[in-house]
Order: sequence, then C-alpha cells, then structure tokens
Amino acid sequence: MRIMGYSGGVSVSNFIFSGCDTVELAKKYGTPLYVMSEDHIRERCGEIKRDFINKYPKTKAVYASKAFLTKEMARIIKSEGLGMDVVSGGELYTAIKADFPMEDVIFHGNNKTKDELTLAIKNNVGRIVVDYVEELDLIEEIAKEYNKRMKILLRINPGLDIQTHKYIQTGQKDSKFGIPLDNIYEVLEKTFSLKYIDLLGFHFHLGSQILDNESYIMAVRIMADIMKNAKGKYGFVTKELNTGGGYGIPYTEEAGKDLNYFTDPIINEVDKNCVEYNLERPLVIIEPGRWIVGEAGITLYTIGNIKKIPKLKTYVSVDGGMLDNPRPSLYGAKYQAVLANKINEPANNTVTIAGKYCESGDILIWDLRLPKVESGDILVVFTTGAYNYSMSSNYNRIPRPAVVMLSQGKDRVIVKRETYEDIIRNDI
Ligand SMILES: Cc1ncc(COP(=O)(O)O)c(C=O)c1O
Ligand SMILES: N[C@@H](CCCC[NH3+])C(=O)O
Repeated sequence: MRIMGYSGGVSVSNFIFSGCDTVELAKKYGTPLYVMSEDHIRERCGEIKRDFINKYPKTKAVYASKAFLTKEMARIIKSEGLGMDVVSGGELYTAIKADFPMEDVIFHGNNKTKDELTLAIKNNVGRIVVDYVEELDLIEEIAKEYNKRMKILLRINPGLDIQTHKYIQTGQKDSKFGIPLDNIYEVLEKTFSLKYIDLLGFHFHLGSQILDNESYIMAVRIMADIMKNAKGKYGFVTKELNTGGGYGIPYTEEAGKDLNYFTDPIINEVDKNCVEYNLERPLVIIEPGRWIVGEAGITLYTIGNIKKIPKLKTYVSVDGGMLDNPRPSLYGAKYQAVLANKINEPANNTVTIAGKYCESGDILIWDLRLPKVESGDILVVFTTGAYNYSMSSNYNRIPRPAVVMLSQGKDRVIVKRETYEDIIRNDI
C-alpha cells in the first residue's frame, strides 16, 4: 500500500505518523483514538489546486464533507479555498457554525426535508442539487417565502453500473439517487416554468471508491448529450457541470491514483464534446471526499483479549471496532494495520482483529500478519480518515473516540472523547 503523508517514517521502535509518535499519542489521549494529519489533508488540497484548479480554466473543487466533518475540518477546507458539499441539515449547520462561506456550499440529498431546505435557503447556500421533480416545488415555495432566487443543478442518474461495492454505487439506473434519463426533459420544462429557481446546469455522481477513470468518461458523454439537447430544444446554455466525486484510494493492495488520473480525462472529454457539439464549455466541478481525507487518518486501539482457538484461529480483540469503523461489517472493506510499539519486529503471526461490541460481525481485519501480539500492544489501522468518524455510532451505549489533529509534529484535540454523560444527555 502507499502510505501517503506518513511523514517521519519509522522511529527506533514506535510508529511515527505525521511527525508524531503514535504510542505517545495513545498514552496521552487514550484509545480508541482517531488521528488525522492536517499536513496530509493540506497536501491533497494543494494537489487539487495545482493539478486541477490552476491547470484548467473554469474549474472548481468542493470537498464532500460526509467523508469527515467537524468544525475544524470545515475551517481547514475554507482556508484552502475549496467549496463544500453537504448532504444534511447537520452538515450544513456544522459549516454555518464554522463560518464557512455559504456561497461555496453545495447542498445534496435524495430526500431533503423542508426544514433542511429552509435552513439552506435562509443561509444563502450557493447551490442546491435537485434530486427529483417534486423537490422543485418545495424549493420554489420556500424561496418565494424568503424572496430569494435559488441557484440549482439537476442531479442526473446516468444509468452507469460502475465497478465498486454495490452499496456505494449511485449512478446505476436502479438507484434511489438522481433523475432518470427518461424524465430529464419533463423536469427541465418544469424548472424553466419556476420563478424563484435559476438552473445553472447538471450534476452526476457515479459512486464511491472508484478505481478506474473510464466510467467518468462515459458519464461525461451522457451529460454532453443532455447539454446538447437542452440547448437545441430550449436554448438552455449549461453554465455548470458537476462531475461528482468517488475517486478511489489504496486500502490494502490497490494502487494509489493521483488526482490527474481522474481529472485529466474528465476535462479532456468535456472539452472534446463541447467542441464537437458547439457548446460553450461549462464550469467543471469535482467533489472528492475520500481522496482528500481517507489516507490522512489512522485509528489507534489497545489490544485486550487474545483468544486462541486451537488449530483454528486467533482472535485479537481491540477496545473499538464496528462503531468507530463500520466499513468492514457494512462493505467487507479491507484494512492494513501494524503494532505501533513493535514496528521493527517481524510479522510472523496471522490473527483476526475483532472489535469489542456485541455482534459476531464486529471484525475489523481478517487474517492480518502481525508480530507476536500481547495485551497492551497498540494497533494502528491505516486509511481510516474517510467514512469512519463520520459513520460512527453509539451502539452498546459506548462513547465515541476523540479526534486528534496532527500538524507539523504537533497534536491537538479537534473533537473531545464522548463521556457516559454524553450518552445519557438527551434521555428523559
Ligand atoms: C453527491 C456526492 N458527491 C461526492 C461524494 C464523495 O464521494 P467520495 O468520498 O467517494 O469522493 C459523494 C459520496 O459518495 C456523493 O454522494
Ligand atoms: N460510506 C461509504 C461511501 C458512501 C459515499 C456516499 N454516497 C464508504 O464508506 O465507502
């Protein structure tokens, strides 16, 4: 695997991440502990600016905040000059509270509630991405009430089955997301009839953890066709084309991909089609989430129970599991890990890393090669920056871990560890 941003490499005996000793972090903050590298996040944002925004005219990048969002993360994204994609009232509220510029926020969702849309419209979010025709009426009604004209994009379902886990595909025809190709013109006509809605263009999102770039090329062709027809039929000029996110990252054996691998073919295909159809090239937007934060995160655990089943398996239990990282149990996702305090010892043993929750499916890693494991060792699981903290839960009434941010060898807490009091806070 590619260990990006793990600057500092390996010390004498402990694993160093982003310039900090992970065993010391575990001692200082306790475990389980989410650890994020601000240096890595900023490196990724830098790559986006260098190889996309500054390389091509009329481009914009927004961070898909569902991957990992806290107020501090919103401040980092703001300072990097990227926009933000939110998908719920809670994500939007976090952005508001972090003073994120609202004109740079794009609001998505396949079933946004009236309250959520009202919050978005009152706060002047930059774009609402409309997922279904009736949503137009709801936006029109609220926008009229607040006397605002809302800028929108239409989310098109391109009907493409891409290669990724079934649960994280979104652009296939049989999906809850987006307007089916067959309904586009009826939705367009409805949009043009509304007074408080300003249509800027189209959006697609194919899915997540995509490792090829062909799917994006195919989707752009489909969108170009829509842009051509919208111009031909209605004289509508597409000003913005949002090509979604989904760029895959290495978890175990996969090869890491630079941003260019995805974005160059997207831009080339948009340019090519616009020339061919005689269309003005729209602003091209990308929405990566995982690619920005996935490899920026690790999780630290302390090893407890070691259960050896003779001639079968060794279960090594950690003090976290499916609550802080539901991806293995949801998607069969695979992770790589090492013992932070035995980084130079040979990995001669095969063990299965189990969580501490009351579910047999609470397994973090099957058949992991590790040095001789002892209770008290610190396990580092890599690539947990995306869709771990953001998908964590309180099952079994267990408090969520803290999140520590590392920057240039210094650590700071950006989310406090939950307490038992937090768990019962809203109980009556
Ligand atoms: C609309 C939209 N944009 C962007 C993303 C970001 O996806 P990823 O984190 O895979 O880049 C998602 C999540 O899949 C999404 O639903
Ligand atoms: N939660 C998913 C990604 C879904 C992205 C949202 N459409 C994952 O962990 O891979």
